[in-house]
Amino acid sequence: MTEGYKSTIGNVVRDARKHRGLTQAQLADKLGTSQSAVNRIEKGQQNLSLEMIARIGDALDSSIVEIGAGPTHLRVTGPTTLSGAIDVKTSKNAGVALLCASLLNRGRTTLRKVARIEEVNRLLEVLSSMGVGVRWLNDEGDLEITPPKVLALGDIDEAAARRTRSVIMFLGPLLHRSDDFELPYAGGCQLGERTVEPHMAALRHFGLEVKATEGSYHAMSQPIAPARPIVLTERGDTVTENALMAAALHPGTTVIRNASSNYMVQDLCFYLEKLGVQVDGIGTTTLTVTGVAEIDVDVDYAPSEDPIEAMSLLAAAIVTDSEITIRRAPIEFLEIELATLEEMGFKYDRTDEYLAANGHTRLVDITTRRSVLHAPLDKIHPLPFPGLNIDNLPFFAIIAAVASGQTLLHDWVYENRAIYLTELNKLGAQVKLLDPHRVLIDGPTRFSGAEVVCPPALRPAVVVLLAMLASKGTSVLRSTYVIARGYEDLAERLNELGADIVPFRDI
Ligand SMILES: CC(=O)N[C@H]1[C@@H](OP(=O)(O)OP(=O)(O)OC[C@H]2O[C@@H](n3ccc(=O)[nH]c3=O)[C@H](O)[C@@H]2O)O[C@H](CO)[C@@H](O)[C@@H]1O
Ligand SMILES: C=C(OP(=O)(O)O)C(=O)O
Repeated sequence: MTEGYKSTIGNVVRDARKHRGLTQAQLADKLGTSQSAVNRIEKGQQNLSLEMIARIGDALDSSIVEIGAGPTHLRVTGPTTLSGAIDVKTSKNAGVALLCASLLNRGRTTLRKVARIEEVNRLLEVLSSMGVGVRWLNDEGDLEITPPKVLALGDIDEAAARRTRSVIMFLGPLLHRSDDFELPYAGGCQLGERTVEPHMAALRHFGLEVKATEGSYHAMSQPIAPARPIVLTERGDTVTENALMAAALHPGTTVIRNASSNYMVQDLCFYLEKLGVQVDGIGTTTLTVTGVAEIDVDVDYAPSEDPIEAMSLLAAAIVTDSEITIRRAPIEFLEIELATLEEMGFKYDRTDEYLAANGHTRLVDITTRRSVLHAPLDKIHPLPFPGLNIDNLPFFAIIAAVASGQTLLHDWVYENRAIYLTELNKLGAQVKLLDPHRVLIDGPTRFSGAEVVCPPALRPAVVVLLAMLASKGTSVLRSTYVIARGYEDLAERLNELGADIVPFRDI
């Protein structure tokens, strides 16, 4: 964003604020930021994401700031070489799980450095509509959540709820707080049919029955003690989280088998421990939870860094053949990815391990080295943790595209995701869809700029954006909400590493 552009927006914001008779502090309150941040914005000294501009537009309810309307696009000029260092932010998936889990607690939950992403914003809208107090404490992303005595379950913001699949994780906590409630159908990325049956099967053990009615889930709850260990039929992340949350308020011991041990589940377990719930087996596939009937504590928790964002940054470095330092990478959840990359010829340095603010997750700083990559000998496929992360698979598409030889990616998980990887062909890649789950990628590729509409799925959309960084000439990526759903200010942060990405809207 150029200086001139920033001060023009700053002036528009100041005039609109004054027109509304608001002080800087009052506007800051509406935006969930600090007065000093508003002051910087008005002086043109603050880098602004388009999402923030949109929020300002909403907060000022002003036709003067119309920049908030319509989808966001990105204009990318390449090829780019990146340099410098970047911090990995905390994860979307722990963030959303913890927001849902805060409903277990009648006391105040403070979450540290929560990623300011659209998925979190949607959940905050839903929580607010239910009467939950939510407040950003500062520019660091510290977030305070205070549930009311009685949740206004009838007032749920349906529009916000329908834009995220994560509301499904309200079922676990809510089954203890209401005997009859409706939840709007869960939405999110278009990755093909994603079953919710495992959630229903797990929660039935606690006395929850859910009927799918017109456009919503009708939940009826008569809490009971699970009679035997709960065996999950899929090692899913959110289903494990739902079972954990249901178990947290059950005053007895629940055993969950075939549980996911993935990063967001571990963050949730550490938070539950702070609530006074005993969880044995964290990091394994058998969790033994001893819950309590009532939780009312003021608690502070700092979720760990996002392994998927770290992988995205690794892919950005590899595809642009750049040396960057990725600080605070949760190595614990990237080991298979890095081992696979090493087999492909990737070179990097890493620091000694240190602990994340949650006191548990192992982090390192990774410095990427320019490397000559070749296709791996075997196909690349994801598995539940400790396998190659399901959300990290798409990044191997662009990595394979710059490697010499043929790489087979097998995305057995999602029905509709592999097909989006063929969008890379618009930029000059050779990605052949063998069937709905397998793509064969020929490299190396000389990417060249093109106009692409974001595929309606988070990771494939980011993959296209990263390929644009390596593409010669100008590219346009249209409708990027899907990226903002899971990444905070990704374009701005890549620009700080030397990328040339300009957000724009069709005003
Ligand atoms: C908010 C959140 O945390 N979202 C993550 C979570 O979603 P979530 O837990 O909602 O994932 P789903 O339950 O939809 O599982 C994803 C897909 O994998 C299939 N499946 C999953 C596990 C398994 O052992 N067998 C199996 O077949 C499911 O049927 C589904 O088609 O987990 C997904 C898979 O890691 C990730 O992509 C999402 O980023
Ligand atoms: C599929 C993903 O997430 P969600 O469960 O939020 O759709 C993802 O993070 O890649």
